[in-house]
Amino acid sequence: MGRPRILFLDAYDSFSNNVVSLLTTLLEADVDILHIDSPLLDPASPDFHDKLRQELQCYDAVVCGPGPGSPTLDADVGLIRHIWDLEDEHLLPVLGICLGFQSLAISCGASIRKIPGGGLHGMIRDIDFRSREIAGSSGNIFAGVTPFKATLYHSLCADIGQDSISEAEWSERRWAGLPELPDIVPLAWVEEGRNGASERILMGMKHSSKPFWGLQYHPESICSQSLGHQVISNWFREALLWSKQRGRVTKSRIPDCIPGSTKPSLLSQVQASRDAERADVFEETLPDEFNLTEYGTNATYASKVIQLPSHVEVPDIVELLQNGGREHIVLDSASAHANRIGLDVRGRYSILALDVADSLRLEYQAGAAHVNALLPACAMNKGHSNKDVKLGKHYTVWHLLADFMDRRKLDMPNAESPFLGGFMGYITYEMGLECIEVKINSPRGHERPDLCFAWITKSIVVDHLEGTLRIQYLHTSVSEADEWLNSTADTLQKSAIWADGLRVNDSKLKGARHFTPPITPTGPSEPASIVTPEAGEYESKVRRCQDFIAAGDSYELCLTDQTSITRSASLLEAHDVIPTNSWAPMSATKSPSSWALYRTLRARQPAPFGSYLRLGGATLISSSPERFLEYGRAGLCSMRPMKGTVRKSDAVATLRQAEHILHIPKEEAENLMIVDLVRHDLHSVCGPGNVRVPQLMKVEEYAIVFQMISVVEGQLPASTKGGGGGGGGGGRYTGLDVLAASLPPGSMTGAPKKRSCEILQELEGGRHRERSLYSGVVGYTDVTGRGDWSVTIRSLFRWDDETVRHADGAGETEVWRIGAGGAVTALSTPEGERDEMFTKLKGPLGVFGGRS
Ligand SMILES: C=C(O[C@@H]1C=C(C(=O)O)C=C[C@H]1O)C(=O)O
Ligand SMILES: NC(=O)CC[C@H](N)C(=O)O
Repeated sequence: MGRPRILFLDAYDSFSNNVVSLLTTLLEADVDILHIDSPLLDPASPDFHDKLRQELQCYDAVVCGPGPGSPTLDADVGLIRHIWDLEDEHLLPVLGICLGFQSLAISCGASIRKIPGGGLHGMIRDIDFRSREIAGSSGNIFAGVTPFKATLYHSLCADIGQDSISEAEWSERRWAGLPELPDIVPLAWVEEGRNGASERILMGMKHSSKPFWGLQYHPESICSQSLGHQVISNWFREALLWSKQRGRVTKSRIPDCIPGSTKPSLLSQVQASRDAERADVFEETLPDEFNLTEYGTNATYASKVIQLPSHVEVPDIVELLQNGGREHIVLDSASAHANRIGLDVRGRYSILALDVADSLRLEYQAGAAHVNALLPACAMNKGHSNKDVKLGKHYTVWHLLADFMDRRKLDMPNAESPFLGGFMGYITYEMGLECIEVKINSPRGHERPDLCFAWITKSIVVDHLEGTLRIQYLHTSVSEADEWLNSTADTLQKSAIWADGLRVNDSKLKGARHFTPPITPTGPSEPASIVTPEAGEYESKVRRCQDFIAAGDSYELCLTDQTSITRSASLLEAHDVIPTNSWAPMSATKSPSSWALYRTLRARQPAPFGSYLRLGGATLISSSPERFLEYGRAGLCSMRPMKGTVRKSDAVATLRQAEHILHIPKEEAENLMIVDLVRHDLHSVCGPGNVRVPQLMKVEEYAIVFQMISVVEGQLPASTKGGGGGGGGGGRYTGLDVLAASLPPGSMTGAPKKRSCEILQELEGGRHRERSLYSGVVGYTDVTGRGDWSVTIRSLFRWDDETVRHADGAGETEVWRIGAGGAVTALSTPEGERDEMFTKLKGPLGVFGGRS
């Protein structure tokens, strides 16, 4: 017999890829995935039942997955409901998990209600079961299983009349079921003691006569003990036994329409669209456009390493090399310098893009049918050039990026530098929503890009660990490269700060003989008008989140809100972002420049993933502590979700104290839920069995808060199964596959991701209210296949299009925005969540002086 084949009915991203991974690895099965509302099997179509039976013949068993919502609602369970109605001759073994289990229970006559004491999400409990065979009844899938703990993710539960059983009778009768519901054989329970009452929650059942089983807990969670996997193995053994006894034979035809468990790689899809003779978009070049196919190809890498004096900081280098540039990308591991002793390995490198304003840029707005490729004037030796690259259903911006990168790939597996050259830029939260098919406002009402990448060929990498600085050029002319590398090194090494410790902008530059630290937070300038979230309103939104959670629609919601700061625009021109004297006291009419604000923020709140960007009409100032995704040249992907926050105070001043506060069920559950979500995201590309959690719930210290962090890793498979073929990339997976599959960052959404984002959109102000850069990501993807992205939090941003020139000569005003929030769960308190949001707001808001 070949590998068994299982059909997984996916009720939407409720850790479903983790379930699929477990089934695939444990049972050595091939698992196909079908969404519960797939148009491939539409209950409204006249031949639905025939088609369903026909497809099911190709499977050994079906697993009905977990999901948001209620099993009583057709829209929430979709296809699952029809499985229980199969006629006897078409029966096949089925396992329902969580929502799938609840749906089975309903089909057997149980009712569904909320768990009396409130939902249990990310809660780990001992499962109560009988490990011996049940006399007179076969199919106890818990038989022979060693006691184990499992994670729960549910607000609803099956009511089979358990509360009518007296305490005295409970220990025996809980296994008997109730005469009114003869189809239900209870197999497992959890007894939850809360508020002085004991709640009896059904955790496992089997159908008394059909090959249907169900589990309320989540066997696939990282915190469900593997001892419990025996239950799944037992189920499958029973399933195959049932089929054998019935003489049921699985048809060997491979179902043609139902997809397997791993997404094909972006590059294999590009190849497929080429094979289908779709015109190659790169070749659609009009005479007045530049040739995107050729641009930047055949480049060679050259670099020059110099020592970095210990007193020189990243902003000094920026100021030395970029004075007057219009656009900037600085990824600044500011905390590395602050923590010189026991260096912060999370942010070993800082990376500066040079000549950003002259670089090719790709801009894409979510929902648009094209990508705008922009080549600035001086790079073309003629007028600035623009090109719209058409997209289609099968050629999205992600395909274009993967294709573009593939044509410029450098095979340098042992390169020392983390970034040699490639795309750097930002992606908004709304772009992430597009990736998971959550509707966004259309038309958007603005022209801002949701993805803005600059193709960076000249850059600086600072290695804070080695104390070196690497000047790099992806060039097409050796002599030009040598000249540029040397002259850049000269600019740095002959500067006053290199030699004498004198900073470019040091007001004592003339005459002073000693080094003066430059980091003086900007004082209040012209009063800004600050609108912060209204505390009472935020608390009521927390309560509404909890209503959704209680109804089973979400397990955790990362609620956020925005503060706006309207102030007179910096008199310094937009491009003059690195002025001399940028931190010297401002005159009453001048606002500090964005660069001065950045320097203030990095001094107040140094972070491993800080950044300063001016790109595509946006200015971003970030002190992010959170890595979103890093991928290496050999395909190792690492995500670092952060969940669980406590503010530093006299009472919580040390790591030990913070650990004490954060290692409690509420905080651990918040973290666990996102770990399971991130595993799910990684599994979708890395495939079953290729994801692990090397670090779970570690508490780390930051400037203002302590945070609980987990690390989830996945290994990219070599290539799409059966893919490959011609073309440079073949079926190869790249970091872009994972990036596209993981946005928006799970730590900023809650779980399950899609439904949670829909709810949050509603609560945070509807489709027209955008999170924008906040909750998006910033980072790079380089020519050798490496990439690193941080989550845009603890940051402020503004868009040029919000700068208003006042007619009465009152100058210009600009609008800065700061997002802040936190995860709401069933255990949150509105006051606690409000405090957490204001704590996170405090750092970035403090740069405007006054309130902090
Ligand atoms: C929502 C924010 O932070 C996120 C939420 C966290 C939490 O709920 O504990 C922790 C880190 C971030 O992933 C924010 O900084 O605004
Ligand atoms: N994880 C799940 O499938 C949850 C099922 C259902 N939405 C509940 O909350 O009870």
